[in-house]
Amino acid sequence: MSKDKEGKDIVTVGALKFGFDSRVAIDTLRSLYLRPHYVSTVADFENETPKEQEEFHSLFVRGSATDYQSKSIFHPNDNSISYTTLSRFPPVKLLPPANRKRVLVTGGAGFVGSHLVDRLMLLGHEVTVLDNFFTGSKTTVSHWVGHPNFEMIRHDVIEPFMIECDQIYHLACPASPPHYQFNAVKTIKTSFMGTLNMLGLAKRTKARFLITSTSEVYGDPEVHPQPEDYWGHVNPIGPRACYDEGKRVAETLTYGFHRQDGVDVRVARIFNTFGPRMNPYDGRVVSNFIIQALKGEDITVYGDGKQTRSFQYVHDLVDGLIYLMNSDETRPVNIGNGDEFTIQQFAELVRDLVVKVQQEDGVENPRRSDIKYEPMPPDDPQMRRPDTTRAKEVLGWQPRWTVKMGIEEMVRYYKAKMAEGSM
Ligand SMILES: O=c1ccn([C@@H]2O[C@H](COP(=O)(O)OP(=O)(O)O[C@H]3OC[C@@H](O)[C@H](O)[C@H]3O)[C@@H](O)[C@H]2O)c(=O)[nH]1
Repeated sequence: MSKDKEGKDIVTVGALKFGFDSRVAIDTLRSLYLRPHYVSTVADFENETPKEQEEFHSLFVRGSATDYQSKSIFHPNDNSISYTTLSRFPPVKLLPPANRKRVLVTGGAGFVGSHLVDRLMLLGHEVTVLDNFFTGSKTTVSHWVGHPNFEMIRHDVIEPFMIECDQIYHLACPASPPHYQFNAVKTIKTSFMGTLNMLGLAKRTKARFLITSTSEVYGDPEVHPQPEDYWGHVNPIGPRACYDEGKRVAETLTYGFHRQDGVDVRVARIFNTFGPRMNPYDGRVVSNFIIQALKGEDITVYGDGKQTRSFQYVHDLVDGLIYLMNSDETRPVNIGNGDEFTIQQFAELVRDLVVKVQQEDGVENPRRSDIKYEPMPPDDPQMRRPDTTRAKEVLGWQPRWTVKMGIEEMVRYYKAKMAEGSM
């Protein structure tokens, strides 16, 4: 059982706010991301009769913990997987048509997008995911494929897209510094043209439009913590500019459509976020450190480790995005957790928590990683912490998850991925 920052048990996430009920049991969500994607079996499985195979499969689809588990089977002898569809979908809320929204989630197969999709699906809405799968992956939402309320479309938002919908969550854009710098021109095209296309869609359909902007619009900040009315300190020609300036121009476009065309807009500025389904090769600090510690490799701290970041768990972020979408607030709103660490402290914390989880899971003498120092990437912000006064006042939102609780859950997620051989 997880405890929130006040020591109360976390049983559900979400809330009934602004006429929109976003409450979901945390155990239901966990069953979607902590389940293995496939199940390994004995090497001579092929020699069993179809009936024996069916009985074996059925072991994995009964019982509360594995209710919605895939029946796909891993064949270690020839390193292949036989995929099947889910035998049952998790129950979704039955909403009256007037309350059921048609929601478009761009980037819905990404790390944050997939958690938002889980929530909206369980809440009973009709969800369409648009993703080009550059950093997202079909496996993050594959448990919904075939559900009548769900649609997944491979599409790049830099091309126009037409659909009828009531709400658009526009998340599509690589978010990890190594990924967004991999093809800087494509990143800025995604931010500019992708947002232009989705705003055009919102204008035509009169859908409410929420863009996920970023704390990176504040650049290397000279104000600490960062409130929404701080204009930022961004190097417009540096290696991070494709993302920072891309998101800044995306915000400018959003308010342009709002003022000129009356598009109903919401702007979330997301601070560093972590959680299960973060791609293990994402390259951001939380996934890097956990995987290095789990493998017993050295933990790579860039620079002297004195730079700071503040980390929020993904369920808090999804709460914030849903509250913002359904509120009346059209100004930008910071969504982040104020728990600030130096990267050196964070490396030590992750190392300790990985050792703790390993010991709890019966691993004797797990290796304690060393810390090694690597060069600081150019323009890396020296400090970052959100001022979340506005989110508290206008959304009644505050982070509930402690960093420690979130890291432990993420360690268990990566451990499960490693055990099933998919990482
Ligand atoms: O292995 C690593 C990775 C990262 N780091 C450091 O850890 C800090 C955090 O780095 P990350 O790559 O996780 O993320 P950053 O804070 O630089 O950027 C993030 O900001 C907010 C979001 O919008 C984006 O997800 C991302 O751009 C940086 O100071 C980085 O230099 C390490 O010390 N070691």
